[in-house]
Amino acid sequence: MAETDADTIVKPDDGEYMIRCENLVKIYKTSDVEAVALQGLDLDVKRGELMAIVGNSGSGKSTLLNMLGGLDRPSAGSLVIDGKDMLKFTDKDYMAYKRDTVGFVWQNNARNLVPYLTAVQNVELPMLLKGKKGRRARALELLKKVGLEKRRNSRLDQMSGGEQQRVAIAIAMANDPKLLLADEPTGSVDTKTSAMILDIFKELNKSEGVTVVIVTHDLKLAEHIDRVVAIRDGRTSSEIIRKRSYAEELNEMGEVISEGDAVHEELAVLDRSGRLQLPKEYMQSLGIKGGGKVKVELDEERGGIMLFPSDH
Ligand SMILES: Nc1ncnc2c1ncn2[C@@H]1O[C@H](COP(=O)(O)OP(=O)(O)OP(=O)(O)O)[C@@H](O)[C@H]1O
Repeated sequence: MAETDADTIVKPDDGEYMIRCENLVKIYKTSDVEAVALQGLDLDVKRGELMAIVGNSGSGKSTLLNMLGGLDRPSAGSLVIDGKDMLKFTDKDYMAYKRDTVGFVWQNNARNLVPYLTAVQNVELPMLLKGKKGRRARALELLKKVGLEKRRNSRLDQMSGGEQQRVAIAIAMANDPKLLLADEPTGSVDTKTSAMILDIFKELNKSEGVTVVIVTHDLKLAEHIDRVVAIRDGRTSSEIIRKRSYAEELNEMGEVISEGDAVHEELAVLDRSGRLQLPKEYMQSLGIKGGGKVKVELDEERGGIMLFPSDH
């Protein structure tokens, strides 16, 4: 299990970050088996950021999202969201957090939607439960932002899957969350709708200032997001950063835009104790195995570090 270093625990009152997650551990215990879903994961997300988390099936993405959404408790480590220490939360704190701070969009949006109500009634519902004023105006404003103003009086069961997903996003935003979490939000829609849904997240991020974390399998979608963090075996393994923002790229009229490697840079992630997780492909090509030893040399001339298999 990952050890906790008292010196590196993040302070709960940090205003710059929406999420500070350090050495986060989640262990699921069943009668005779223990599954370590997160094993010392580090992640910082600034306020107002929009980022994506990618990773293979079983890497721990949903587990992380459940911790961030207050749906499950971490086993150990540190998780501070909106300046609050989640490991110290009581059940009441969790309820208040889910009501006031976070909004959720699921792949299967049936969890959020009432099929026999209209779009506008669906968006009003969470505000009604919270006793918020100005519900109709806010619901219409959000339906406009998701491009469904004209469908406001349609019943949900008369709408397509993509339209229902857009209503689900408006519902998640109804009570003005500071953090919007989306679990495979484009998992069940076609490519065109998927691009439209991503644009909606970007628009809400910009106009409402909400911090957005999207978990996705969809690497095509991730290509259009400036910061993508990869999780492997319950740890942050690498980070893919755009060299230019996607908006800048779209603004460069007349230039042939190449997708993929030319605009992205993949970075390995150093945890706060200086530990480095090497990309799998590098390990394979050097013939190094986890648990083995490597030779590390400082290359002062080039200002870098060289790494060799130990028998080099
Ligand atoms: N409730 C649970 N009880 C026991 N083990 C669990 C539970 N939830 C998740 N796990 C285990 O934790 C690990 C991470 O699972 P998680 O669902 O977070 O992965 P994921 O990256 O979201 O996968 P997918 O993309 O398939 O949803 C897996 O090994 C999984 O079997």
